[in-house]
Amino acid sequence: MANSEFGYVRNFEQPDALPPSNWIVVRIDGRGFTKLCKKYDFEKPNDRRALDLMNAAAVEVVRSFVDVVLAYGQSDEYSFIFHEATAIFERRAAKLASSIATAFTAEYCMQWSEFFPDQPLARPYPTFDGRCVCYPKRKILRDYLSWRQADCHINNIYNTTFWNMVLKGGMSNTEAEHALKGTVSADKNEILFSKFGINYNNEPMIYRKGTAVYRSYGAGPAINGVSGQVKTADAASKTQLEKEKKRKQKASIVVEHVDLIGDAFWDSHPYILASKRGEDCGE
Ligand SMILES: Nc1nc2c(ncn2[C@@H]2O[C@H](COP(=O)(O)OP(=O)(O)OP(=O)(O)O)[C@@H](O)[C@H]2O)c(=O)[nH]1
Ligand SMILES: [Mg+2]
Ligand SMILES: [Mg+2]
Repeated sequence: MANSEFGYVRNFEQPDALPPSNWIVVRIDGRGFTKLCKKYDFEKPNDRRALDLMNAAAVEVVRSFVDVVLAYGQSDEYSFIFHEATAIFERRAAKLASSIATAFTAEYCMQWSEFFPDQPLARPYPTFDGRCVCYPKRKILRDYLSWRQADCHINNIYNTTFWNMVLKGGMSNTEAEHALKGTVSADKNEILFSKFGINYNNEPMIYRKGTAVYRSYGAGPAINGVSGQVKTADAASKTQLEKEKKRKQKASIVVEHVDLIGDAFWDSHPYILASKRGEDCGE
């Protein structure tokens, strides 16, 4: 086929391999979910069923892509973090983004009826776009996750206050929007507490912090690694990589609503961002 007179058209394809030694984040986001949330009457400001469905879909994506070290989700988005040394799909950006977005979309649609038994899915079906971003340092990757989690907090405190003002306070959408203009988090905390008796810090963690999904290895050694062929001087042997892949497939997958901005989570899970076998795990 490659030798036919038509083979030259291949030269029009652009290479899109992402640079080595970078953490790769694939972020997927629901398309037109503002409309979709209205269509299926999602609860405001947070619909627990919708978030649980997002998390269930993310668990299956993490399960099938063993080089994902952590996934973080909130609202209609999820970020899947691939280990900096991953060799999956030769690190091709389009293949990575489209594979994750379609795997997520398939899971979301196939599991829909478990979470919304009374509302059959109808066209246009939910879909998710995907993009890849590379982060060359752990610190920047951590800042990326902090950025998404801070976004979750800012949107959630706004939405919680807004919908309390509208649904319990009897304000119109425009009135609530106007009243919240220029307010900071402390003001919204105060409004929630004084007008609606809500202590924001007691709101469920899933709404305030979003969701992290990662592998847990129980009491065994917590080491990270990658499943593909890694072309570095100290690359593990093929058998070791196969073993590593099997170990990851056996690991349990944790779904947690936890702070990712401070150091506590990372200090207690050093293997998640460990750079190679054995690092940070006392081996
Ligand atoms: N009511 C309700 N709305 C939600 C919930 N989760 C997400 N949303 C809405 O989903 C939308 C997500 O925002 P975006 O991703 O920026 O917007 P979008 O409409 O999906 O548009 P594109 O992503 O650009 O296609 C927002 O309008 C949120 O209010 C929920 O639990 N309940
Ligand atoms: Mg969206
Ligand atoms: Mg979004």
